[in-house]
Amino acid sequence: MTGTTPLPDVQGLEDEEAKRLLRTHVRAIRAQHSPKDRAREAHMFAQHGEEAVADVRTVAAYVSEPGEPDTSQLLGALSGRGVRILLPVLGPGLARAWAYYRGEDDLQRRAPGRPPEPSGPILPADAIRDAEAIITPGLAVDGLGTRLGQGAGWYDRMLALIEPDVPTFTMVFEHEVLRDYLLPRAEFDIPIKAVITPSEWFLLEGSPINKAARALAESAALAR
Ligand SMILES: Nc1nc2c(c(=O)[nH]1)N(C=O)[C@@H](CNc1ccc(C(=O)N[C@@H](CCC(=O)O)C(=O)O)cc1)CN2
Ligand SMILES: Nc1ncnc2c1ncn2[C@@H]1O[C@H](COP(=O)(O)OP(=O)(O)OP(=O)(O)O)[C@@H](O)[C@H]1O
Repeated sequence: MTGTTPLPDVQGLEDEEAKRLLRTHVRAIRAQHSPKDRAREAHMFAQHGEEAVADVRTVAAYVSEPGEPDTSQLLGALSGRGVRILLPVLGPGLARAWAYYRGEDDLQRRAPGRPPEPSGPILPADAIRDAEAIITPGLAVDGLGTRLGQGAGWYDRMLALIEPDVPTFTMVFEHEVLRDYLLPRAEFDIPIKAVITPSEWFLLEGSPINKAARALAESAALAR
């Protein structure tokens, strides 16, 4: 990432192997994050997340795991404003479903290794079409909107169900916005449109980071 710890060199590796190395790298950095910083940043994520989704009535978001950008404050703030929040529910075999947020106390871990989930009625995968904005978890995102997720392919399948004009966000820490580095992108990887960090939210289209990434993609194509 930018700053102190350079990204691993994934040149010449297969996409899957490159993503695996990158995930290990980001998770190791996240593991060093102090609980105090996390709590402070949860408030900053909430502030920028609220600004980002503006006046939507229904949003899809996620329940953060330790290490991930903390959504607890954002969920509370949005629901306090009356926004309906769809949260992932995993069925058997990682089946993709949703349920509405009913407050923090209602969230429960249904199985080890799976993020906490709401208890309410389970809605099918295509309930995501009710969301006017979608906030995805990510480990990193590049200037073209390519997102590195936890590796389940859960969100790629979900994002394939929505209309192209729905705003999609990824929440990452500052140094996980890759400014001079393009993530491997497979055919099924659907780019996201905007980024939320503790310090800001921004649309990628037309941003300096998007311009830099396009130039990088162009020179990589020419070099081929
Ligand atoms: N906070 C959060 N919620 C999210 C995601 C995410 O990345 N972050 N997802 C993004 O995709 C989906 C859940 N993805 C998952 C993918 C695989 C497993 C899984 O295989 N769990 C194993 C145990 C793994 C372990 O112990 O390390 C299991 O259930 O047996 C769980 C969740 C939806 N919800
Ligand atoms: N639309 C899709 N249809 C079928 N398989 C898919 C689709 N999207 C992803 N996959 C499968 O899921 C696997 C993981 O995908 P990927 O590495 O992009 O996950 P990710 O985006 O990091 O994870 P997540 O979306 O869960 O956060 C891929 O190897 C691929 O086999």
